[in-house]
Amino acid sequence: MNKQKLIKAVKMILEAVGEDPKRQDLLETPERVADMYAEILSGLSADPKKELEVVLDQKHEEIVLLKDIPLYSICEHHLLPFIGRAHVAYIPKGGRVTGLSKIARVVEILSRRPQVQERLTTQIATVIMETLKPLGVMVVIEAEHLCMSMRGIKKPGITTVTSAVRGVFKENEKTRSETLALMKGGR
Ligand SMILES: Nc1nc2c(ncn2[C@@H]2O[C@H](COP(=O)(O)OP(=O)(O)OP(=O)(O)O)[C@@H](O)[C@H]2O)c(=O)[nH]1
Ligand SMILES: [Zn+2]
Repeated sequence: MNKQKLIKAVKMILEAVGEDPKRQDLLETPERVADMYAEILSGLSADPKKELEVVLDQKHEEIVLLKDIPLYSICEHHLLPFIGRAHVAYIPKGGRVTGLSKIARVVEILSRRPQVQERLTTQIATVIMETLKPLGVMVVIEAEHLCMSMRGIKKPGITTVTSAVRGVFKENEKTRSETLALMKGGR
């Protein structure tokens, strides 16, 4: 990421809104904001497929579900956060089971990019399908968009739910509803 360009851009925003970037308490703000963008958009320079190269070779051809993965992403329309939880289920095939943390890392990398919730949901499913080649994948994301809470329509508390369903989860209604029940369970 081009830190100097980010610093310049933040100074310009401060000037444009009528602030003085030379004001004592604002002196370090452009650099802080530049570092913040580098951190919250760090997924732009990472490859989520690499995370799934770790395969544990476990003979498990049943549901593996990570639920309530905390999610912070950036809406690409307003560059404001959308915040929520991701639930990711897959059914391994041929012993291709990945480390649990690797699924959360895929969510992390793809969410730390300018996103829309639908695309983020689809991308998580696609990366897992293409790399692990499981029997199926199901991804559900529930999130609140600050662009709808703190500006614009100003309706806090709306949860947007998106899903992406692949393979056996799409073909088999029983597997899909069992997984949905597991995703909702315990809350
Ligand atoms: N489908 C989808 N829409 C999103 C997402 N994040 C933000 N949006 C919407 O993107 C739209 C952008 O609409 P525009 O009319 O171009 O922008 P705007 O005038 O700022 O819209 P308002 O938010 O309605 O004030 C808005 O309706 C947002 O709610 C997302 O993840 N998925
Ligand atoms: Zn937005």
